Amino acid sequence: MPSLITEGVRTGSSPGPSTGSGHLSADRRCQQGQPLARGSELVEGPGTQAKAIQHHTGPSAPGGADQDQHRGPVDPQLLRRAAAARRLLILQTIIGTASSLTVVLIAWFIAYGVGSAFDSGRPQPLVEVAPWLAAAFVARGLLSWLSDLAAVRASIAVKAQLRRDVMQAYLVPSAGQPDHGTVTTLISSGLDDLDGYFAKYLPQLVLAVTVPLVIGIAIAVQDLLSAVIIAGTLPLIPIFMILIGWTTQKLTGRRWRVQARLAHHFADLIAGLPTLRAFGRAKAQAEGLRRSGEANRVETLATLRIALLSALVLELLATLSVAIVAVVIGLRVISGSVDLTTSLFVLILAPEAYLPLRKVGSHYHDAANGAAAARAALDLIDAAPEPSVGEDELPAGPLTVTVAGVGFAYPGAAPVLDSVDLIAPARRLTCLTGPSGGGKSTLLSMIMGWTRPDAGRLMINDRDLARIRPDALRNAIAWVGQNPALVTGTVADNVRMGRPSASLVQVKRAMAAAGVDLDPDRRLQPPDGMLSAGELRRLALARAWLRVRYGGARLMILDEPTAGLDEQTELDALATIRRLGVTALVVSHRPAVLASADEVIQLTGPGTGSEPGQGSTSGQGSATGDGSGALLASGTERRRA
Ligand SMILES: Nc1ncnc2c1ncn2[C@@H]1O[C@H](COP(=O)(O)OP(=O)(O)OP(=O)(O)O)[C@@H](O)[C@H]1O
Repeated sequence: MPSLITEGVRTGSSPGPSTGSGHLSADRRCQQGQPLARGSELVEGPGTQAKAIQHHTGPSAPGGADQDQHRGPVDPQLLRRAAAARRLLILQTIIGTASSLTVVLIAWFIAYGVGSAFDSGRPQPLVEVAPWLAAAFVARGLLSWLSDLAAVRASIAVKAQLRRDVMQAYLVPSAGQPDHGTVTTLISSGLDDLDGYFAKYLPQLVLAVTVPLVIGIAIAVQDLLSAVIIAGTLPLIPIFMILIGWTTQKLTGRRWRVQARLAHHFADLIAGLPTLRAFGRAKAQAEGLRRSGEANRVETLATLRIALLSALVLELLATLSVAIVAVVIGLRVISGSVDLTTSLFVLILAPEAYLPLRKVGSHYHDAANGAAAARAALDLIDAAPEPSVGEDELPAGPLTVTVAGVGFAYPGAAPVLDSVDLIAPARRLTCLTGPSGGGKSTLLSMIMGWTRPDAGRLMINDRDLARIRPDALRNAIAWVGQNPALVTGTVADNVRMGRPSASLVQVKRAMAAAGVDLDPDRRLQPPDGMLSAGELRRLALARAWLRVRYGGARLMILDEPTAGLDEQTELDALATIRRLGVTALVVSHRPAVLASADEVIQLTGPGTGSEPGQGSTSGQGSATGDGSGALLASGTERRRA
């Protein structure tokens, strides 16, 4: 018998069997910080990122599956955070109830029309009910369309809100931030998985509650015995779904691990191919790869077998239940204890009572992927610290940066900075040097307000950095990072990132000042636009120059800005920075930078204290008080150039 209740909604997303991130590429998995396999070993990514991503791995991922399972069919935190999700649930309940009523009406009109036609031997009753039947079908269609519309709108609204919240959380400076790749994947394709959750699973979940209830009552009113049979057999479907779910979960978890191992094995192999070839070991890897592939095939087939069998079992169960109702009512029609109209009514409605529950099962994976994506987003949002409450303006005029007794450790790691004191005097070029991993970039990130110190404080002139408005601080800083990033666009577009409103003339001046010898109209593609490392750095310097010269930035922060430049270009770059006449804090190991800096501060790292070096005027815990403002104490060593 054709089903009167359709899925309630249809979406563009593929209805195919989805098993969470088991299908993610190795690359995407690596980007997301998911467990990485080195050879046959699985290693977890660090901190929040690993936690967030484990959820995003979907039901088949170990760990994530358990946690999603404990959350039940609807994540309460998602409902709390997203008003659109709450509204959708209420709306779907109303639509679901109305839908069920239309199904009851349709069944009644058919049963009444056919039953009466048989009883009277005339087609007249059929003609009488036809317009009502048509109206019920139209109403059913309209409700289905409304359900689609509400689900799609809710999905769009929730995705937009989560994306906004994730971005806001990501922009709050914190130590354990996930990498760009994770956030990019999550807010782009990751959250799109919510379409399946809102457009398929949630409406069906509501229907699974409302339809059996309404239909059960309708049948009970007409024929109590059939209602009792349905009420007795209906719970078998969720019970079997849960039993099958447990088996499937174990299997898919195992398959996910095997698949992850294969993906990472393959990715590692590709990455290490040049080395393997150099040592003549490339061919020897084929056997390992074949074994991983074979294990993956066996596990995939085992999972598929269970998936197909489970669908078969559920279908069989529903069919047998309907058959019991049909046989019982058939016998009672023959014995004359039930009339034709009632029996038809029950027979039309009975399959409809089982259908939504079976469909919830088939949409489970859509829900699991969406719920996992939402969970990853919510974890990321929750992990972010409270945004800075700084409301002070930045002091006017030249800026002096003071770092006083700053200590910092990344979560779960040894301290990177310990009681660091330093001053970068106004309008001077201060060079911060020291061993790799000594915490120089971390310190720069603190001065830019991206990372908060665990101890001590940072000052800009006489103002505590934590109290300065984040956007005021950002506007005052021109930053050249260690690995300048490009955006898709022309060279001019990329330079203009320093000051989006800059004119072409200003952009060209910046390029000339920074020695960027490129056509401003040349198109560049990330990640490197086929530019050399030196060209990239000069382009980043041009951005910073534009920001200082025309954008009003007063503090230049540069992380290895001259690495990869030849001697003359390096001297030119330094001269360019100096000519701008603003406070500049440069991290560098390059002799030319050390030589041309007004102040050189050696960051010696925690626990090592400061070692007197050539030209050093300070030691641990000492302050020079030389009038220039440059100073250092423990963890730093300084010389005046
Ligand atoms: N996000 C992070 N999470 C955990 N540890 C980190 C993070 N960023 C840096 N570290 C660790 O902190 C230490 C200091 O790193 P940082 O980049 O500040 O050093 P650096 O002096 O700038 O090094 P280099 O001169 O090589 O650039 C390193 O041991 C690094 O591994």
